[in-house]
Amino acid sequence: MMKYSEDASKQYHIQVGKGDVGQYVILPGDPKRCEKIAKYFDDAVLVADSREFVTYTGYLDGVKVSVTSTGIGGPSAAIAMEELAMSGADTFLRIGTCGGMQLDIKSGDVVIANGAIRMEGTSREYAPAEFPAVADVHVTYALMRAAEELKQTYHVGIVQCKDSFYGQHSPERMPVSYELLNKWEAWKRLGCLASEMESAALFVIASHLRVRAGSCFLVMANQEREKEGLENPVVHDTDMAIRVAIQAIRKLIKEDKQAGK
Ligand SMILES: O=P(O)(O)O[C@H]1O[C@H](CO)[C@@H](O)[C@H]1O
Ligand SMILES: O=c1cc[nH]c(=O)[nH]1
Repeated sequence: MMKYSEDASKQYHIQVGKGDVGQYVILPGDPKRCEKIAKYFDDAVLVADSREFVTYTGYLDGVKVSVTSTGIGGPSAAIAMEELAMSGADTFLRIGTCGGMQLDIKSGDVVIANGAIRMEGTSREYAPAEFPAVADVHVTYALMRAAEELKQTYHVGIVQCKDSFYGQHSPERMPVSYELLNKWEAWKRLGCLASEMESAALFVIASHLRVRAGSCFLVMANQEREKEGLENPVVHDTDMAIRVAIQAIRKLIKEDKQAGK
């Protein structure tokens, strides 16, 4: 493959090289979330700040770990995962925000994705539509146990990924409203928990690269609860979801050590 980076030792977009990141990487969408996440690391240093990709590296229980923001959507999340994997990372935990879809998914809850609906474009450039976007079982189970230990209300299930945030929130004003509204109804009937934008691409690419990926999210709000006139405050504080991911990494570090990985 051609090398596009001016500094050949660094990956083109994320400006990270081999040794700059740990095996375990947390992937928030928002670059501003990186500093908040890095505060949970020991000896965190800012490694790179390039486009939407901000990277800090530090330690958890003596093991090197990193956080890299992906920006919004599959295309930039795919770049982050590809370039991080080329830099030595093999375990990815996305921590994001999402919108609840079932009536029992409330603002402030945490959703853990065990799979994602591929209603986005990026994963289609990796795998045929029949291929599922599935989270790694070890990462998912670590996230579940972490949420339990932290006494955080959580739900495990399928999330829906799309490319248009406003197609989710104002489907009726889109020229393809007939498709968006009908599919949203189908996802709800199939028990889909929440909507976000990156996990489908990350899960499919993780399968392709033979790396592990899982996701957990703060539920910011729920448009279905809003429609029913139920309580639906908008919550922005991602700290508990961050803590779930940090605790899950500690578990994976311990288990990987025991397994001699
Ligand atoms: O809060 P983050 O991680 O960015 O995640 C969610 O928020 C963004 C949309 O507002 C999308 O990236 C979506 O997946
Ligand atoms: O409703 C929401 C909230 C966060 N992110 C999304 O993609 N949708």
